[in-house]
Amino acid sequence: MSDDPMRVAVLGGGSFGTALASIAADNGGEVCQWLRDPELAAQINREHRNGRYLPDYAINPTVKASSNMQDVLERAELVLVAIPSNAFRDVVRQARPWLHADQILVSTTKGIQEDGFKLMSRILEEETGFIHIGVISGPNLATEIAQKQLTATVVASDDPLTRTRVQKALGCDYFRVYASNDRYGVELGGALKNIYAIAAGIAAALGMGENTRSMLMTRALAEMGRFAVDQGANPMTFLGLAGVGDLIVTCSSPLSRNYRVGHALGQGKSLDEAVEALGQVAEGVNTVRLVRDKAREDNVYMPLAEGLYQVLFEGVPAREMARMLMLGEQSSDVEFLLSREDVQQAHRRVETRNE
Ligand SMILES: NC(=O)C1=CN([C@@H]2O[C@H](COP(=O)(O)OP(=O)(O)OC[C@H]3O[C@@H](n4cnc5c(N)ncnc54)[C@H](OP(=O)(O)O)[C@@H]3O)[C@@H](O)[C@H]2O)C=CC1
Ligand SMILES: O=C(CO)COP(=O)(O)O
Repeated sequence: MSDDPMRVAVLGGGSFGTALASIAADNGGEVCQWLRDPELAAQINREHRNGRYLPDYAINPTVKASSNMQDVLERAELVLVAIPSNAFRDVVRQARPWLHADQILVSTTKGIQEDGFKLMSRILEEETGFIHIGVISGPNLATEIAQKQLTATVVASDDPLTRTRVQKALGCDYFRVYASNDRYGVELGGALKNIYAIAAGIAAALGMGENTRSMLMTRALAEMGRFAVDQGANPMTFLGLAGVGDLIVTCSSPLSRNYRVGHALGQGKSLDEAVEALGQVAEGVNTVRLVRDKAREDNVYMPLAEGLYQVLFEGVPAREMARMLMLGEQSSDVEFLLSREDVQQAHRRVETRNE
């Protein structure tokens, strides 16, 4: 591999796209960032600052922003797609004329497409048919990355070249990139944790404490594992940065947009008001709906996702939902050791004996 600077394109001018563009440039890459708003692109080039999404942080001055996709993509070796899931396919289609099979295409987006319940790297595959496809996911609050706080992420792909090139392009003294070959599991972890971050934000706004947050995160992990198994994914991946790592940060930090939506709901705002006030993407709002429907369809036990769905979309008060969840059927701690069915059977046996 040559030591020439890697040519990196970033599609998306939001907070994460901007943070990633700056990392790649700090790392010596030749970075072009595409955003649809020419005025914001001009501001990035002029002031080295993204006034809309990361107003308080300096961007590496060598990042070139443009609203011309051809200019950004034509020479790129690595393309990072940081576009919310509801616009992801459209933007990849716009980009398609300037994408070529030698490029490495990586999704950074933690969401699900409603039609077919597809994750974003699948869309990259469907739209291009290329083989160098991967995802990055992990505990990666864009604002903290912009502050150069020490951070780690995961690049996941079954293609070793994709993993190595991304590790080389982004790994630096404040951003460490771990490799995984479980693309689906890493991507699924990133999408699912947003659901529980909304719930954690609600709990915090209702004055619930650290025991509650810890219970919520741990039971969320159990629920995520159950869903992963149903989808044919390996739940072991959730023990890594893209599972438990991202769950911890997103359920704990007011810098998370999903957490903030939850917090606003807990303070009594309507869902529309909470999303409107945020002004940025909170993927979990859509993800909870899709995952809850899928769980029902496949008969997967996901009481937290079901409960949050009812709070968000059916007007059930959050405190009442929390009470119902606490009084729900008896269950097991680690289901890989003791199944829920075993716990319930034992209860039934005791009840029959007492009758
Ligand atoms: N922010 C974070 O901390 C992290 C985010 N992520 C993931 O990254 C993804 C992108 O997030 P992020 O950068 O934070 O998002 P933001 O909400 O900050 O920004 C979204 C960006 O996408 C652009 N966009 C939206 N719709 C379209 C469209 N139809 N055509 C072209 N551009 C469009 C917006 O442009 P415009 O301004 O013109 O509307 C904006 O540049 C999300 O799925 C998120 O889950 C992952 C890890 C961390
Ligand atoms: O995924 C993230 C942190 O890893 C960002 O979370 P939000 O989208 O909730 O801000």
